[in-house]
Amino acid sequence: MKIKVINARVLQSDGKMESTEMVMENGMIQEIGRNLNQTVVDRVWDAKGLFISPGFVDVHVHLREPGGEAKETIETGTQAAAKGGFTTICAMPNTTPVPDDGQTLDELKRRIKETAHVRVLPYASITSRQVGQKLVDMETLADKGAFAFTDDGVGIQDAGMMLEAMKAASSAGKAVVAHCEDNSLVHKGVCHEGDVSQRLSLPGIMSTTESVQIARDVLLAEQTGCHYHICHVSTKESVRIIRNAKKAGIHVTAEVTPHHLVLQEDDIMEDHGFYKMNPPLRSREDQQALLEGLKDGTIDFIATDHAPHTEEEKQQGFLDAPFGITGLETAFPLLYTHLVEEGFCTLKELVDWMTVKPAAVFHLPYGTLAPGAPADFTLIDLTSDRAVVRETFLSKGKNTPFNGWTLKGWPVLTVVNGNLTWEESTHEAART
Ligand SMILES: NC(=O)N[C@@H](CC(=O)O)C(=O)O
Ligand SMILES: [Zn+2]
Ligand SMILES: [Zn+2]
Repeated sequence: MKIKVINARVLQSDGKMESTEMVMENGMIQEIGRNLNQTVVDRVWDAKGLFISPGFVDVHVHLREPGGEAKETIETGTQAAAKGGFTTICAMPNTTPVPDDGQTLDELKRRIKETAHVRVLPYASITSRQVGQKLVDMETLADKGAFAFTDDGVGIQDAGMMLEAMKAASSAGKAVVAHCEDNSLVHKGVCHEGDVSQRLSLPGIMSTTESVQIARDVLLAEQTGCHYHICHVSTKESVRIIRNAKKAGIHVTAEVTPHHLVLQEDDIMEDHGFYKMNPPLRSREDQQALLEGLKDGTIDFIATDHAPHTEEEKQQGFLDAPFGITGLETAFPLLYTHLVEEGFCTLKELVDWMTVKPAAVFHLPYGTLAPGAPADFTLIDLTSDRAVVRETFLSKGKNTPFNGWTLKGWPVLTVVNGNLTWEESTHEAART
C-alpha cells in the first residue's frame, strides 16, 4: 500500500515551516518534499494544513500491565499514547510480576504484540523483583530485547549493587536508567520540603534525597564507562551535578517531565492527590534550573513519566494517595502552549526534545521524517484552543493536575509504521 499525504506543514532544519507532501510505502517513509511526482498511489490523505511532526518518543511510561490492570493496561496506555501523538514508548518494569528474567520478559512481549496500539519497548529491571537484592541476568535480558535496565519507582540503595549493575549493563551494551532516591533521606515525605510542606503541614522530601544518589552514580558511571541515564530530574543541585559530569566527559544523560517544567510547589492549590508525584514539584528556582538545563543541553530531552492510578486512590490527600500523574494525553499541548507560545523555546526545539533527542540518546531509528525511516508521525492542530477534560482521556488514569487548562497544539491523527492508529473523531477526517 502506497499512501501520499498532501497539504501538510513541516519544520525545516532551520526551524521554518513549509508546505510538504510525503509518500509512504510498506510502513516506511519513501519521499518527503514539495510537489513530489509520485502520481500512482493507492490513497491520498489530505492533511489540510496541519503540522506534521515525527511521532513522539517517550522513554518513561508506566503501562501497569501485568498486575496493575485497574490503573492501566497495555491497550489503554498505548491508546492514550497514540492520542497524545506518541508512536514509540518504553514501558517501565514496576509491574507484577517484574520483567526480570527471560520468561517474564517474553510474556510481556507477547502481551505487547497482542494489544499495543503504538510501538512499545519494554525495560527489564536492574534487580530481581526490584527489591535491590540480586542483579538480573542482563546478558540474557538484553538478548531477548530489553530496551535498557531500570528499577524505576525505587532507587538502588547500595553503591556496590549499582557498580555491578553498571558493569553488567555496559558489557551488555545497554544503559542503566535510574530513579534516584536515597531511602535513608526520605522520612515518609509526600511533597517538596520547603514552602509547600510548611503551607500544607505535610512531611517534606528533601532535594538531597535525589541529588545525593545522582552524585554517587555519576562517579560510578565514570569508573565503569556505562551509559547512565537519569529519570525525571527535579532539583537545581541535580542539574548542576549533571552539567559538571558532562563537562568531565562522563557518559550521563537525563530527562525532565512536562510537569516539572510547567509547575512548581506554589501551583499546588490544595492537599489533593492530583498534585502528588515522585519526585515532587519543587521550588521556583528548581523549575528555573530545569528549564535552563534543558535549554543548554544538560538535560537531554523530555519524558512524561505517565503514571496512571485509579480514581479511588487519587481522590485522597497527599498523605494517602499514591505518587504519580498521567501525562501522555497532555504532554505536547501543555508544552507547546507553555514553552513555545510563551517564548521559552522554538517549536523545533520542543519537537526535537520529544523525538530525535531521546531517539539519539538510545540509538533508536525513530523520531524522524527522513526517507527510509519507519512512517511514524502525528498531525497536530497548532491553532485551536481546547480545554483539558480529564474524563475524555483514553488512559484509565484520569489523575492530572491540568484538568480545565486551555491549551493549543492538539494531535489530530497518529500513524505508526504507516498504519493509522488514532484519529480525532470530531475532526474532519484528514483522509480522503
Ligand atoms: N512518578 C511517580 O510518582 N510514580 C511512578 C514511579 C516513578 O516514576 O518513580 C509510578 O509507578 O506510579
Ligand atoms: Zn521514578
Ligand atoms: Zn516512573
